[in-house]
Amino acid sequence: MAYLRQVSKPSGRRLVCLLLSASPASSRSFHSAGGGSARGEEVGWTAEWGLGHYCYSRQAGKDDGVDLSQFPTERIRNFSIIAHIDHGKSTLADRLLELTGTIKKGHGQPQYLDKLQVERERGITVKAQTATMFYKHKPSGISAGETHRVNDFLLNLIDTPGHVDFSYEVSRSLAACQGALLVVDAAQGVQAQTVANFYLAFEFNLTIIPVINKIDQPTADPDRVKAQLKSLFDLDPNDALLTSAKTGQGLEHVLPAVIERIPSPPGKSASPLRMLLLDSYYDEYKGVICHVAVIASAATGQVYEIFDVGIMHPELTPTGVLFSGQVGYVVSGMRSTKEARVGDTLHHARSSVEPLPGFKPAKHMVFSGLYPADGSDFDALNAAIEKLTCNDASVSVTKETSTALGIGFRCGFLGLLHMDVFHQRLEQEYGAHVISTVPTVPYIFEYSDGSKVNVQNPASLSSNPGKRVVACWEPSVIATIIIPSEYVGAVITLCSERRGEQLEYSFIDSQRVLMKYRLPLREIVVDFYDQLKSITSGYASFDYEDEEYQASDLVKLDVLLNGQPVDAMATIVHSLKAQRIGRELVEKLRKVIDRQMFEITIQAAIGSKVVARETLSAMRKNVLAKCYGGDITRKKKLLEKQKEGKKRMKRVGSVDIPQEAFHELLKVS
Ligand SMILES: Nc1nc2c(ncn2[C@@H]2O[C@H](COP(=O)(O)OP(=O)(O)OP(=O)(O)O)[C@@H](O)[C@H]2O)c(=O)[nH]1
Repeated sequence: MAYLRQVSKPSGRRLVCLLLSASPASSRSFHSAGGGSARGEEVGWTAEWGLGHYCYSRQAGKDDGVDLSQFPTERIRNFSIIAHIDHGKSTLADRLLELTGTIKKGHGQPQYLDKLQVERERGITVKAQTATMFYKHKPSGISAGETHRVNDFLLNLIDTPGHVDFSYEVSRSLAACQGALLVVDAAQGVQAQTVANFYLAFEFNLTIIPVINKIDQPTADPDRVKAQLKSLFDLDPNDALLTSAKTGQGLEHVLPAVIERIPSPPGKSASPLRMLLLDSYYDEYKGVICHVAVIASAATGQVYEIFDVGIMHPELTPTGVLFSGQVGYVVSGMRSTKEARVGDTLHHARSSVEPLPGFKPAKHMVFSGLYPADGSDFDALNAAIEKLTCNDASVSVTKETSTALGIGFRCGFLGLLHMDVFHQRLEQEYGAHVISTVPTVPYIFEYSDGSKVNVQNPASLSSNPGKRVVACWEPSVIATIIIPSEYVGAVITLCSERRGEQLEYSFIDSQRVLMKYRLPLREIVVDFYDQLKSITSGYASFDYEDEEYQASDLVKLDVLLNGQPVDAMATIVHSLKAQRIGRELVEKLRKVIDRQMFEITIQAAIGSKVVARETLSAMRKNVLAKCYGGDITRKKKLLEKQKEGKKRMKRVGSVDIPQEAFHELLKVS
């Protein structure tokens, strides 16, 4: 059970309080220290208890200039923008924010909602972002005298990522919406993530408004796209809006369509308050900030600790209140980011509510070890990961120890791009320097003693002869590939090299083919998409969903440096590919490891059988160069030191391995 209590404003870096979650999984209680009503205290609660059905921190509207009380649910619309990567979601979001005056035209920062440095650098959206807009809607066909029919609407827009690795973000966003703008590039037409995102929105029962964007392009063919939308999704071609987010053409029809076609959010004033925790992040000064959707509310009690609620307009804008159906943020006294569990249900302390369905747990496709580049930075890395996972709930984190790298973490990601972005954010937002180990997909192994284990770290595979591996399974995916028909042959060859099984082959129009393949996840996770793009001159689009595990013939491939296995470099591969991968691994390592004062042998081995070997010769550093002949004692000392250096390195089996070496290993598949 959780409580809401009003307390004084936070000062300095103190963590601020929040409206708390109380899912069945969390039985932590947050009692009011003082108890009783907090009415009229420092932040001035004068709203009448029990009358509203909302979440508030202080008197609605008065302090903050934005009065949400004039927006009953009938005048609220919550919608997402979904699309294949690069079809123009963020640009369209910019234009809508400008059109409603939420941001200034020519604000000088394209893709306004792509706020992270990593998003700006890579030109992709990785985090869904919410913005609230106010819009005066004039129903079509009203006469000049009917001004009473012109109403202000509150529109919550959620811009979502397009890349398959971030579809978890998309599904969370859709849970807070009643409708979605399905944006399709007028020249490229329907692509793999258009299909995936359409079905996500369809599963959530959302009203889908097709938006054919980029109609300004010379190769735009909106009629072809309309036909695809009809044949693939049974969407009425007459419902499609034609826009150019670049020139502004057609944009005036978008918000009226949102208002007229998308239903208002449900919100029963008699029900107790329930808020779905959509997202959260850690603010240095305010502590944990949660993005929430108010589903229904009843101000029945006084014991939540809450400092501030508001909307993203487009930045944090305090409103003092959030009503049923609205999407906003809550600043509270959560002490730890772990308490802000995305998908949780937040509610008033004194009402007992059924938790909302929440979200499906994220399915981790790739695991990798993360270690501080400098072992002594473990605590700093720990703190950075904790804060970042507050904003990226889809990453799983457990502690692990590696003989090569010390104490670190085993993290689960939704894909390699997700893993990359997580690293980059750790470095850019928290200044953490990390070494990551070779990523692996999660396998299942059965041992001769009958036990079955889920292996997320190849190093953990038993080498005990009494516990032999008797069977193994690897995860597979169903991949959707859309390509112009002239590339079919090349794509079929690539998929069979990757152990794929064709499941479907159909034309989506006269020039484009949609193929479905069952593929082992291991085969697509590293460079499949790059290969696919390169053999189709960039025209292929690709998406996948996870499938069942398939029985497979897998072996553990160890990397040995000077005879010592480096646990952080072990990998699990298909037995037929083990030798080739082993050869590529050692070759790559030879190129990236610097020559050292002693010879280094680099080997790849399956059990005790070495399948590939390279030697990196010693760098014969002339330590005597500066001893101009004379001093024999000094000469001896230096030679001893060099020998000692060699011995020490060999003795501990320690070779300086640059971070780059781990990166290079990623590229071998
Ligand atoms: N010609 C033209 N270009 C557009 C239009 N809309 C967007 N673009 C361009 O298309 C590119 C991708 O646009 P974004 O808005 O970043 O696409 P997105 O769908 O948000 O991309 P992700 O978030 O990475 O999935 C950018 O270079 C935009 O300037 C349009 O209507 N016409």
